[in-house]
Amino acid sequence: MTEILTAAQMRAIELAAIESGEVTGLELMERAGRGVVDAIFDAWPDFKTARGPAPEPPKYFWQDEDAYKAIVLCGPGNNGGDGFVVARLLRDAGWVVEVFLYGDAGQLPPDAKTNYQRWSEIGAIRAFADISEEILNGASLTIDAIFGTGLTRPLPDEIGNVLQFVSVQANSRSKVRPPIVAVDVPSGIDADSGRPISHSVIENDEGYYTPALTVTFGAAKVGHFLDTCTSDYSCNSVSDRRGPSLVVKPIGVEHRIEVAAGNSRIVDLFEPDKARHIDLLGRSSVGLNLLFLSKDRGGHKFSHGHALVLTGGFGKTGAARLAARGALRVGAGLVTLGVPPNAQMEVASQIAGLMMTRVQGGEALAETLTDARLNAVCVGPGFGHERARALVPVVLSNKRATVLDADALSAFANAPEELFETLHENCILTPHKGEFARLFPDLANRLAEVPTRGPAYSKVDATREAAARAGCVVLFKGPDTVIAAPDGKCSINSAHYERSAPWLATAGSGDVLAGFITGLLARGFSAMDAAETGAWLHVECAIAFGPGLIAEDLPEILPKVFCELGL
Ligand SMILES: NC(=O)C1=CN([C@@H]2O[C@H](COP(=O)(O)OP(=O)(O)OC[C@H]3O[C@@H](n4cnc5c(N)ncnc54)[C@H](O)[C@@H]3O)[C@@H](O)[C@H]2O)[C@@H](O)CC1
Ligand SMILES: [K+]
Repeated sequence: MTEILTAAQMRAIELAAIESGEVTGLELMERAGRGVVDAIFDAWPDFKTARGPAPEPPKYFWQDEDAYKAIVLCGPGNNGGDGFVVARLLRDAGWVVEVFLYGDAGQLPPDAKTNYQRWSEIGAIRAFADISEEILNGASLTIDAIFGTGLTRPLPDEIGNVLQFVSVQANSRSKVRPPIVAVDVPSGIDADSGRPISHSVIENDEGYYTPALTVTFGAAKVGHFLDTCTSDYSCNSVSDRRGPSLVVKPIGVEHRIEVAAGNSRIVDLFEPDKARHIDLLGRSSVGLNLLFLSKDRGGHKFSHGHALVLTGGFGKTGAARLAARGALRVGAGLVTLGVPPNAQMEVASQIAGLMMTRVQGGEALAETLTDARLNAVCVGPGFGHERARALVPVVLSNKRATVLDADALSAFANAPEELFETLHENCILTPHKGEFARLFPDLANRLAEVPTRGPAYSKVDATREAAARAGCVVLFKGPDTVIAAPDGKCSINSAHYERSAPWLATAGSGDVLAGFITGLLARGFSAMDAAETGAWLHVECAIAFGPGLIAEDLPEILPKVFCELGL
């Protein structure tokens, strides 16, 4: 896992580094600008050869130019300061650079002003109003250094119009224009929530603009993995297949983020009284409880747990069967489907490796659960509201580790408190957006409000509040899945950038996720570990399978993922 930061945490780290005397703000800005230029050259190696032949493709390069041209848009704060550094370094590398400044140069903060002056000695600075189609023509890149972590208010129209102009061009499928590189954060997006502040003139029919490349410093920010910031729409991405890229460049303050292994997290440095840190379940599996995924050589099937997956009635058992298959593949020793009599034939004819028991009503379920070896339960996929209202209380009163998904959540839309009262610490709720809104309508409404100030209310905030209210782990699904425990522990399972997995948006994929988590609970994982590991494996399976994925493929590709993890 990687720790990701809020804007306030990043500011505190930079301030601490500057105040300690180990680095100046000006030096940090130089490193940031250098990081952006390095990242550009890594992403587009052809750009390193300043006056070389035109690269093939990209199409946005005009063949008759003999130098690359960058448009650098600078804002009124230190993000703009980074922009002046980028402009100077690109010019040093032989580029033609056109710089535009929003606002009054006299009001720039000191380090940004120094870099403004350095640029003024070698190049012109023009106003945003001067940006035109003509100027964009022939440019290889647009650098967005307007706002970074300091955005607090809605964008002024003047900036919105410019961003719309350059981004619509960059994202247009008909006109292929210079891709945009965002410095730290795409301007207009709040770094904590990933959401645009206020109405945004940059939003067009195809959504907010997506930079081909975002280069951030020290550590990624929470908002990079949430909401609009993760929109996949981009035409001129670094790699068309993978979509937009996010690169984190070190600026020499990283030792303050992870001073040493263990308890030296940023939270302990700056917010010691709160368990507030946020982990990213990213490309690396480090920090996940994967060691325990290996099976004990001396173990037998009962030593790996026994999961009970409850099914709906006739014609509705597919979802639970998918979940059961997931639980079995993830390594539960035994998986039993709890089936009402009218669905027995349907289930019996379609399962292999799974067991089946008859579970009609609450009494039968209570009787089934007298078997203490059944140590994890999955309830909800394809279950039906009526059956859920009758059986969920029985499941919960038996205090087994339990995953509540789909109908087990929606069935309580009219009385969520009734559900919350019976939940316990070994439960996991796995709502998607609609189910979340049914159980936590006030939080969903807050999340739906258009933010007018930064930091905006985020999916992380909503999931944490939901977990505290429910008294158990909540896994709020989406491409930006957020997992939170009642004590505030929180992680984001990112399916973005190099972990982009669009094929995961397929019917039944959530059922398999519920099954993975149930299987891990059966194997003895804690609720938070099971949710994090299950969600992470789910995305890994989608990536391993690739295009054409359907839900049935997810459990079947899991052995390959395990093999690659060295289990
Ligand atoms: N603090 C540091 O030492 C470093 C900061 N760096 C850069 O500095 C950025 C943060 O700098 P700042 O804190 O100056 O923040 P920004 O540069 O993001 O913007 C802050 C400025 O914009 C104004 N502002 C905010 N929202 C506005 C709006 N909607 N309309 C008009 N004006 C608005 C603020 O009043 C302030 O003047 C980072 O994102 C990063 O790019 C890097 O240079 C690394 C070092
Ligand atoms: K920016």
